[in-house]
Amino acid sequence: VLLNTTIAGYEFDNCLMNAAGVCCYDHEELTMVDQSSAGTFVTKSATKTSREGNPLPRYQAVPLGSINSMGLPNLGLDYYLDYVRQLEKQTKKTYFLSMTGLSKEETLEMLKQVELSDFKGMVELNLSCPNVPGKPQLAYDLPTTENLLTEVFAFFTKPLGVKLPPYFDIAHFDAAAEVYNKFPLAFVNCVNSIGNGLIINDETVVIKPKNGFGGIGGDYIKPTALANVHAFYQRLKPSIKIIGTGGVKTGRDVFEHILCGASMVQVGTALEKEGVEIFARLSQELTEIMQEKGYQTIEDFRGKLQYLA
Ligand SMILES: O=C(O)c1[nH]c(=O)[nH]c(=O)c1I
Repeated sequence: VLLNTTIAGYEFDNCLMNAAGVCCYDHEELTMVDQSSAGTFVTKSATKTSREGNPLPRYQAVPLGSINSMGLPNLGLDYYLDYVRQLEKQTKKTYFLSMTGLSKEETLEMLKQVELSDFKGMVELNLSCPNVPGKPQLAYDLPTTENLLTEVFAFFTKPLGVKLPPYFDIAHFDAAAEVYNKFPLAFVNCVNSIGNGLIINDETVVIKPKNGFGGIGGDYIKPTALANVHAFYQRLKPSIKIIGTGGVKTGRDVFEHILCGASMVQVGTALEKEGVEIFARLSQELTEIMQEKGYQTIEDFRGKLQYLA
């Protein structure tokens, strides 16, 4: 049984990796993922310059998942770009660089810098951060998203995918897929946290920013994540691969994301709780499921979700 996968012609020896924002803030965390069983890593979404992010407490784990309103704390694009370029000199691995500008100009400026660099990996353009006060989740505004992607692909030639928020309406799946199908995207990553949830302890919110409103991850969001993975798998041209993110904590969850069409599966909340050894456990559990079912590679069952007649 092999757990390798391919996206935009880039091979990964394992179809598991971290979700942006988790275990990817600095060299130390990125190295832990890089040296784990994960096939690769994605960096914390970067802005042009480093950011403190929102006031603490801004993350809270709970039995069924997590809530966060981090507010895009990161060490700035140069920190992540320099680190990944240095790693690329030592290994053949393809890494993901996540970024999101707080304006179209900032996003284009960062992508121009990446385009001019000798970065060999893939960009995950985050169109779905729910926690920057005053900034809506961009991918809920399809005209603005289409406009941005048009300007991006006017000059950007390296592999690039987008991190999407969850959509909840079939009409939105249709409209969003119509936009994304217009562009040479390497992938879409479904889904980011479900924005602006609220978790309460006794009579009080559990995080400080935004009166306790934050992105929800974990068990709460798996059905939504699987639906978004499958909806885009059904609608997008085959050249646009799907990365599945949301609610993964067992090999069975990984199996389901792939069954829905995912070519790569990211782990967020459960990685935050368990640490990077989760990648070996998930790989083992997925391997056992595949052996039981007689699947040799993930292509034997990717996207093969069965419907009821
Ligand atoms: O608050 C954050 O930093 C954050 N939190 C999320 O749950 N998703 C995101 O894309 C981001 I940029």
